[in-house]
Order: sequence, then structure tokens, then C-alpha cells
Amino acid sequence: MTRVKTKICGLNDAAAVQAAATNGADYIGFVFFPPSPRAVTPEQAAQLARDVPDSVTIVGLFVDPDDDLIRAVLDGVPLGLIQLHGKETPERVQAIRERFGIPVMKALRVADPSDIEAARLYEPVADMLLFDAKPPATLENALPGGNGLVFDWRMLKGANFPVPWMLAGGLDKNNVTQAVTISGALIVDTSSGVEVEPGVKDLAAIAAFLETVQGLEQ
Ligand SMILES: O=C(O)c1ccccc1NCC(=O)[C@H](O)[C@H](O)COP(=O)(O)O
Repeated sequence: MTRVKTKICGLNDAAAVQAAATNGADYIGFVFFPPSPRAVTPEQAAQLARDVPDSVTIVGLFVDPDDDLIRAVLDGVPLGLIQLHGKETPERVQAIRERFGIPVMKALRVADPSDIEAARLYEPVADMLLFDAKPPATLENALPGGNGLVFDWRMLKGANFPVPWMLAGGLDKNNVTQAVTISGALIVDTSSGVEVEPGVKDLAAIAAFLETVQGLEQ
């Protein structure tokens, strides 16, 4: 049996970073996408990263970034993983991975089974995959991710990928056990589900989410 791991994404203040780290998060994410209510600058992230223990992997979340932005972040933040949450092609994922020498996780937005199949294109070039919900076209002001929306976890049941993958999209302490059971996920990621409002993390909810997942094995 393997312990299910966790990522808390969209952290933008020291108290939330502390809550995630001390309660056992395996990964924490900083969002480098200015339109997001959770966005941090490279300078803010560098400051926040100082309090992160080595046992926690720092993830930099980007949306169709240019190389200059990634480099600016890496100048001050010891990223262990680059999360690409835009429309990056497999070629672009490969280029980023080779240029920066850091593991890359490609996020895929899922609405139907063909979106899961599309992940196959990234298997040769990504170190990890992440499945998040695709927002409906009717949702106003939708972000590329972090919308707190779930998708049908059954689409992932029995899926076999040659690289590790994370389940994301609308997870919280109330639904994560079912999400893990149905999807078979070994790593879960949340942002909206541990917030009081977009961009404002709830410290008690972070602790409760992590405590819930710590009881899960697959
Ligand atoms: O969080 C954002 O603001 C964001 C902006 C642009 C692309 C992705 C974004 N977030 C992704 C995540 O926070 C997580 O990786 C994940 O998708 C969880 O999202 P949530 O549904 O909010 O739990």
C-alpha cells in the first residue's frame, strides 16, 4: 500500500505556507499567472520559499510562460517541479524541460475521455501529469485552472500512465476520499477547496484536508 500524497496550490502568504508544510503537504504550489487571484511575483515567492523545508517540493505553476518568466522565478525560488497549466504543446514541454533541467508536470483539462487520451501525447516529454476539470464555455471569468470544479473521476479509473499523475479540480476534505477511491489517484492537489474566497487560504481547511488525506492509502 502506498500513502496518498498531497499538493496545496496557490499559496500566497507565509501563514498558509506554514500550515501546508507543518501539516505534511508533499508539494506546495506558487501561481505565476498574473490574472489569478492567487498570483505571486517571483520576488514574493522567493520570500515565501525561505520557510519551506527541504522535504516539501516547491511547484511553480505557469500558463504558457516564456523562458524569461521561468528564469526570473528560478533566480530566487528553488523549484522542484514546473507545472504547465496552459496550452503548451508536447514540443514546448520538452523544450522547457531540457532548457531548465527541472522536472515538468503537464496539466490537462478534462471534460470527456478524449481529454484523458490526449495525455498520451505528453507521456514521452513530461515527468508528471495532472488532471484538472475543464471549465464549461459558459463559465464567465474562468481561469485556465483552479476554478474549484470537479470532473467525473471514473474516467481515470484503471488508467495506466508511465509517469506519476495528480488528481485536481474541486477537491476538498469532504470529497477527497471518494475521489481517491474512484480515480485511483496516488497524489491529490487542491487550491479552491482550502480557501475562504479565491486567493485567501483557510488555515484550518488546509490542516483538515491534509489530515484527511494522511489516512488514505492505495
Ligand atoms: O489557481 C489558479 O488561480 C490557477 C490559475 C491558472 C491556472 C491554474 C490555476 N490553478 C491550478 C491549481 O491550483 C491546481 O493545480 C488545481 O488545478 C486545483 O484547483 P482547484 O480546483 O482550485 O482545487
